[in-house]
Amino acid sequence: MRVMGFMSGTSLDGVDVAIIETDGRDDVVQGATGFAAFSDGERAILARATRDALAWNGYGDQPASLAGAAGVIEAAHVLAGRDLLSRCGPVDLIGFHGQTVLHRPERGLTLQIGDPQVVADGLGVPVVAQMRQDDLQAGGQGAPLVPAYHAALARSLGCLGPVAFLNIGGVANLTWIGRDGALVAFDTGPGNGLIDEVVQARGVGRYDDGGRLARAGQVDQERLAKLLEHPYFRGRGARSLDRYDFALDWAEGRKLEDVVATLTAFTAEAVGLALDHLPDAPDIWVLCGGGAHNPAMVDALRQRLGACRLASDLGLRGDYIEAEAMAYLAARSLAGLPLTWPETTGVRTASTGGRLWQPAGVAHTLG
Ligand SMILES: Nc1ncnc2c1ncn2[C@@H]1O[C@H](COP(=O)(O)OP(=O)(O)OP(=O)(O)O)[C@@H](O)[C@H]1O
Ligand SMILES: CC(=O)N[C@H]1[C@@H]2OC[C@@H](O2)[C@@H](O)[C@@H]1O[C@H](C)C(=O)O
Repeated sequence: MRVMGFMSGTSLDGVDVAIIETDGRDDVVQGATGFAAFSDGERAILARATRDALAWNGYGDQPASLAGAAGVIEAAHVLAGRDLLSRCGPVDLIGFHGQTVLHRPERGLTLQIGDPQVVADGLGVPVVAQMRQDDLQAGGQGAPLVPAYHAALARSLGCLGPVAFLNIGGVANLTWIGRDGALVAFDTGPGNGLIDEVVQARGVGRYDDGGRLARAGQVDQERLAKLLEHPYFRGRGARSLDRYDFALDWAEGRKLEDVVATLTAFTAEAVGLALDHLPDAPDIWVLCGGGAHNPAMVDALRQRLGACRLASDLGLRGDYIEAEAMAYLAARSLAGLPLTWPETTGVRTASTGGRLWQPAGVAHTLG
């Protein structure tokens, strides 16, 4: 079936959308992609909702700002989806992630805002969403979800040795795929989120464009060692992060370039620590997500990990893998196939997931 997948990540840049043809198993053919950037006003509404959600922390009534932010997410998805549908023709199904505003897996809580019914109605297509919930309820972390798709990509690339996909978004997450198809996955630590935060706080842009700040700074080794003492890195097995789990108060008053250089090294070193949790060192690392556009980050990863290839060098669309994954997972959800496994999220047994929302006024039904 032709499936459209949406992802709006924690960096609040906008909505990625991708179409794939898939059976939710080994057949995956990549189709068209699109992107709808959030305006500054929309980003401010989403940032406010994220701050409020963090302060709320799941106790008591949800903050009022979440409703307005959900409206922004729904409208941006319908816009991005309509544009792609008008360019590329109809699809059978949509996989919709929504915007994560809070992730507290240890309390069985993860919150993605955006009403799937509004997206289904706005695009006239059935929508699969809420793909983290069943996993959480069965003792999993509810994240990461993309390993099933990374594994399908590894098969399609014909990878022989162990291969690791590293997605460098706000948070970084890895999927290790062994020779026999075995999976290991978890969030490794920060991705670009802390770098974005400090660059934005100093009013010099939205991110370290081209890694220029990191390249102009010195890594503070003492601070780096302290950062790596965070208890998250002592954990083993499946684990996941909220984008705001690492504090940045130490950066105040320090030279921006040095802070960014140190944070870039922090992301790379945290991935390096992940090596201790893998059955074998990967023959190759495939870098995807926004961090793959940051040459200082890529260099730091190469130095720490060895052979790294950019997803784009392997014919993959590194910026759309998460959106493609949401499409792939929607197809799997509809087919009743597992989305997550004990090795990827810590769920007790392989878990199906996702719910189906039918568009109002559409006669045919799926599922
Ligand atoms: N040219 C560039 N130079 C440096 N960094 C870049 C560049 N392009 C993108 N990035 C980084 O990538 C980030 C966006 O990455 P991405 O879209 O993968 O994150 P996300 O999907 O929002 O996050 P997550 O996967 O954690 O939800 C930007 O905020 C920025 O930090
Ligand atoms: C709760 C949540 O939205 N987590 C994101 C975030 O961004 C990267 C990493 O942290 C990953 O765990 C996850 O996203 C992708 C889509 C995932 O679940 O695989």
